[in-house]
Amino acid sequence: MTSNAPNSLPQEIPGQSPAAETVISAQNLSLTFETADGPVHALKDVSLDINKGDFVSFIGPSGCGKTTFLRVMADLEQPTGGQISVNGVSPREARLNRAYGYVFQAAGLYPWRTIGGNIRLPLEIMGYDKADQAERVTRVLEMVDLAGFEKKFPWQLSGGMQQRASIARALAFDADILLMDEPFGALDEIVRDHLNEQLLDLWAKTGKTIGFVTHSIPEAVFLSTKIVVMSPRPGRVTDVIESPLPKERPLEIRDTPEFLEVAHRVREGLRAGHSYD
Ligand SMILES: Nc1ncnc2c1ncn2[C@@H]1O[C@H](COP(=O)(O)OP(=O)(O)OP(=O)(O)O)[C@@H](O)[C@H]1O
Repeated sequence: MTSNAPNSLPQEIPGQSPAAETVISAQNLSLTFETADGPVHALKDVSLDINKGDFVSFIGPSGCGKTTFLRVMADLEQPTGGQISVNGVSPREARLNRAYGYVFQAAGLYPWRTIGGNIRLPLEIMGYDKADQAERVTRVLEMVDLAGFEKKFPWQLSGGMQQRASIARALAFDADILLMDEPFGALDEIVRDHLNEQLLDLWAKTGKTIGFVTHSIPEAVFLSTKIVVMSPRPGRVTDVIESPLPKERPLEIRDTPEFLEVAHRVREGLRAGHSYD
């Protein structure tokens, strides 16, 4: 993280928030997969702006294009229509600029490598020198509360710890954008609560922009500044909810009327887009 000197910060006009910097901008984005059974419209006319420092959750039923959208942002899939920019350039250029870290559904750690070895792997590929690699591994393990686990193997860690190690791996090259595809879906609720709190803490400390896929309404509402509700066939955005909740969020916030109101709106959005077939 680089920090600006206080006098170089943008001047705030009283009563107005400073102009938000758009990090990801999609306009009429579409992606149709040609399959043996005919075309699958995974995304259709999706328009969305994500600002610097936003925590954006994507929620919607299976097949509504959440993963596809994240993969397009990360240059892992190519759109068939519309435009998308990341940091003002194409997803490909942004990837080459190391703009994002990606956390997959399963932790995806190599079992024959230690936790440190797993985190080091992308750094080795990117050509960081050995001393820099070691410093980064130590730093990101501390960030996810896994200091001291560098020499363990993935199978020696719980599922939650493995998922934290995979987040550490995505953090290791200081990408400003973190794209997370349902990282906590396979974990039990208590572990998930704990990881949600830790993720919010990490987000507050680093100021990263986060795109997060989930199936859980409470998780989406607890974590996000913006909730994107999606619906399938074709995959599209049906609602974008700007959260009125404060940035500081203890778990107990989930019992407040404000929280329940946002959760209600998400639920209504999901219901409206659901076909029950
Ligand atoms: N490589 C592919 N080839 C063909 N169809 C695909 C491909 N990838 C995704 N799809 C289809 O595109 C649609 C959107 O899939 P996607 O994985 O983005 O949905 P999702 O909302 O992330 O679902 P889930 O919640 O189950 O992960 C689905 O109908 C899926 O079958």
